[in-house]
Amino acid sequence: MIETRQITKRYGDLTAVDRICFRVEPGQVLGFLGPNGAGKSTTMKMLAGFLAPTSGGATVAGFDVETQPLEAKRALGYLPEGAPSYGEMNVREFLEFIADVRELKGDLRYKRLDDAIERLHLDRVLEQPIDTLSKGFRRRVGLAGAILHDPKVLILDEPTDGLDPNQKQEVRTLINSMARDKTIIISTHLLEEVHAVCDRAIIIAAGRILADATPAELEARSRYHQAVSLTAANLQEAKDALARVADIAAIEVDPQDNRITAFPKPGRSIFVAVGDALKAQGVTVRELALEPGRLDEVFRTITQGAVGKEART
Ligand SMILES: Nc1ncnc2c1ncn2[C@@H]1O[C@H](COP(=O)(O)OP(=O)(O)OP(=O)(O)O)[C@@H](O)[C@H]1O
Repeated sequence: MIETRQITKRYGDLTAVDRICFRVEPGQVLGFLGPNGAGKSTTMKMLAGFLAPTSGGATVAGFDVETQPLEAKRALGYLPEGAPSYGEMNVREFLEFIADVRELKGDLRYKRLDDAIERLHLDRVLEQPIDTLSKGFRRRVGLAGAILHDPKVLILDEPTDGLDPNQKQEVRTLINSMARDKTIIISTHLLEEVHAVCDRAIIIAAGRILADATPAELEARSRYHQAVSLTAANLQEAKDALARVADIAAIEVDPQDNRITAFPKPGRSIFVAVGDALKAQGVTVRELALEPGRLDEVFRTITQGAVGKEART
């Protein structure tokens, strides 16, 4: 479990993290979302014990990160931003070094090393200096280091940054496979990642929590939630048919691809009525979809006011 209590970090007169409180239980993957400079990395560094909070605090697996740092760090795997340190080491040396730091010995040591190397597909690059690896491989080496001791808690700062689409998918599958018995926090700029791996998302901006909800709850805040989108052979015929549906509040047409989106009146459901109206008017429809809501639009709406505003005290 991870719990923060009013955790705060100030740099001079800039409040990078402002009294953040949350709790993540085992089995949960929490996505940390926010624009650049929101305070995501700073929060993660404080949880990982790399940075002391200015005020407030946190526990990791029940251990206070300031007063029980060794116990907290033992329970924790941390992937920092960017590349792993010790770039002059080759991958094998780096992982052996982490295994030493984690005091892994005997059969367990070999089992954990083999497991991390296999999960992150590092066998081809074991003898290569980390500095000479591609960004994607460096990220995977960092991840292998973070999971090596099979920690109960994982804090992963942009785990898929720099990976190609196939590698992103592999890392998301890895996170999902570890999620059952671990407490995991990931930060990301990628909203599709929230869908793919997170069962809860916290949106922060200017150091403050602006939303804490499941991806579905966030989508439900979108103005696209329960809207119906469609493309039709004849745009005007489709618009005429939709004009007959009483519960439609507004219709928008995307000039790029002529996709029509029909927005329901508050609390109304229009999917069946739209289908019936199009059929009754003999409109040839290519695609018809009920929109769950758009996370990117929700993210923009929630963070808009906060972006650019620095939290100065
Ligand atoms: N060592 C430091 N000294 C002064 N200010 C800092 C320091 N580290 C971070 N900051 C500032 O704190 C704020 C939060 O930074 P942080 O790196 O936590 O944001 P972030 O949400 O992780 O951003 P990104 O998505 O760009 O990684 C930013 O305004 C940043 O400039």
